[in-house]
Amino acid sequence: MSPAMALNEQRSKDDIPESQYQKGVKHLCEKGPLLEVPKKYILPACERPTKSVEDPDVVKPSLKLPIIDFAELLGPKRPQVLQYLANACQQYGFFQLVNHCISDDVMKSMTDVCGRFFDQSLEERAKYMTTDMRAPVRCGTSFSQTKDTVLCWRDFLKLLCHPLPDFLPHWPTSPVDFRKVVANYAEETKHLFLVLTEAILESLGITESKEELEEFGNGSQMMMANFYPPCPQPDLTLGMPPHSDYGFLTLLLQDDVEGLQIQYQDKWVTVQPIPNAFVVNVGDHLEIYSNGKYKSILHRVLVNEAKSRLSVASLHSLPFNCTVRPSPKLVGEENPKRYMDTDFGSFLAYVSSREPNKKDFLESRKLQ
Ligand SMILES: O=C(O)CCC(=O)C(=O)O
Ligand SMILES: [Fe+2]
Repeated sequence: MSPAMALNEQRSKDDIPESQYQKGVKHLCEKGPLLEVPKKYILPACERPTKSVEDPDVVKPSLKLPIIDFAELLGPKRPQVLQYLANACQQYGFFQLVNHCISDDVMKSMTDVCGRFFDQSLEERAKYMTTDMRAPVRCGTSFSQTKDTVLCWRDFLKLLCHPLPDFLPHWPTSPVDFRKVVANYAEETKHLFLVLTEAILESLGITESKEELEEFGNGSQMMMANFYPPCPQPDLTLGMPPHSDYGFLTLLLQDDVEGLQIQYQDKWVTVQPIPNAFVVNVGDHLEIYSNGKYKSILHRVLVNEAKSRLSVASLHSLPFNCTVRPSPKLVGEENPKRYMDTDFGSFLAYVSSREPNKKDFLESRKLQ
């Protein structure tokens, strides 16, 4: 038996102490070659990503998401693009955004600096490890670190971003260019979110007043950098379990390694990365705000044997102290209110009482 196999045999018995798992999956992989996925990451058979071909849920190969051309949205073709945007949010809950105003350089610097953050030693990353969900900076692992019975093959860095000057002093100082690059990226994505939100409201037939749009401007922004190391048995585990995003809109930047899958017509389909495009998805707040017209869709992340993968989700919500409800402009006799009013407090109470897995929170807000 080779030394590596001997090591793995020993490690696969899962004598890995609990405290090691909490340091993250990257750390686990660096401690020695893992030829098998430790038991702690193995999903029950029915939740694993690959299923037999007889299974009706069998994965469709890949899906071409609707592509929204941002430049066209701002030009004379706006009415047609708004129609296309409405279809995308209704039928897929997801679209790819190309020709947006954020330069390739800014996008590249962002994935690059986040990659370098995860490349650092455990000691450096451990400075930000906490299980406090409200911390302005949090390095962690899995999905819901303290609650997951089966862990996910993912490490993350979560940063609160808005209002920026308040949070900046909490952000990592290493790599040295981290704060500068991420602050610039956060500002540019916030601006893009606002222009996109205006278009989304218009596509719903709502022309918001200046004050209402300002509310979105004052809303929260959170950045989630996800790192998925290569995995020796990717069929047994997931990078992220099926979930929908809490919030209004998510702007996702991913590297060129595929992994994101969305649920489409009851099947899991893979989203093909397009260089420098954003994958944009409807969050729970927008589903509620649109009174169910636009859909917050379940998505999950596969890992693979050969390559690590990096993604950065910029999650935009209304201000935390604000009540989210179906827009009164969309509710009437013909279209009764389908969701109860909800606030951030009720969301937090919900996630601390149950596993925030699947679309449960949104289901719990439905009125019928
Ligand atoms: O890594 C991805 O592609 C998706 C990440 C995601 O769903 C999230 O951060 O909420
Ligand atoms: Fe997500």
